[in-house]
Amino acid sequence: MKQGIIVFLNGTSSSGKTSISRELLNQNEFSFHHLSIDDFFHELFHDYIDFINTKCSKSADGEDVEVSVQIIIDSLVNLFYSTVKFMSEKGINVVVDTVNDNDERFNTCLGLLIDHPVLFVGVTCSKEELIRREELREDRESGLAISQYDIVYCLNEYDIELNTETLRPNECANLILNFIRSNGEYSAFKKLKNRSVGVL
Ligand SMILES: Nc1ncnc2c1ncn2[C@@H]1O[C@H](COP(=O)(O)OP(=O)(O)OP(=O)(O)O)[C@@H](O)[C@H]1O
Repeated sequence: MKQGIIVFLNGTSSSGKTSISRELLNQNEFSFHHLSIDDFFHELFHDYIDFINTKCSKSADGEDVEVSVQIIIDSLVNLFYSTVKFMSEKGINVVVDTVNDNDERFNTCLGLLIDHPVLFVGVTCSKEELIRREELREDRESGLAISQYDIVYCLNEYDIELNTETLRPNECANLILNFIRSNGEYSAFKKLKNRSVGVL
């Protein structure tokens, strides 16, 4: 079976990933399934942001709670990317909407998806615009995007880079669709696999 295309949107919070995903889902030429890490965690934990942000504390029996939480998150992130892989293997095209802010977890993702057609898309935006968007939104903690910025954008090898400050979501989606139609090579992910990284 032909593997489904994985459109992997890499950008901080508020960079415009969900808006682009929506446009990709709303066109009729290619069908896509949207896999968002936010939705994935939301279905498991009602207050998952609090859960993810659990700071170091001790449980009643003296266990380090933060360490336990990180172990669970690592496993869930692994499950998330395994789901992406499974769908691609079933021939389903997937839009992946997640924030890569941890090198070890991204390496897990690379390991799982390296033999799949991953179109790696940089969804970029200036810090000033991210701060402006965050102020307008009421559903994101102020400073979140900036706290992720340097880590997320150290992955600077893309098949396509889209600046959402100058391009509207539908224009970004059209550029992605043009790339898919052109049958160009998806090479960024393979190059990232060969980079030398330190664990963040
Ligand atoms: N290309 C764009 N031009 C102008 N505004 C945009 C653009 N893309 C997104 N926005 C605005 O930025 C805000 C965040 O967009 P969006 O939810 O798509 O970001 P996100 O990267 O998915 O964020 P998160 O990871 O926090 O869910 C929204 O208010 C949206 O309207």
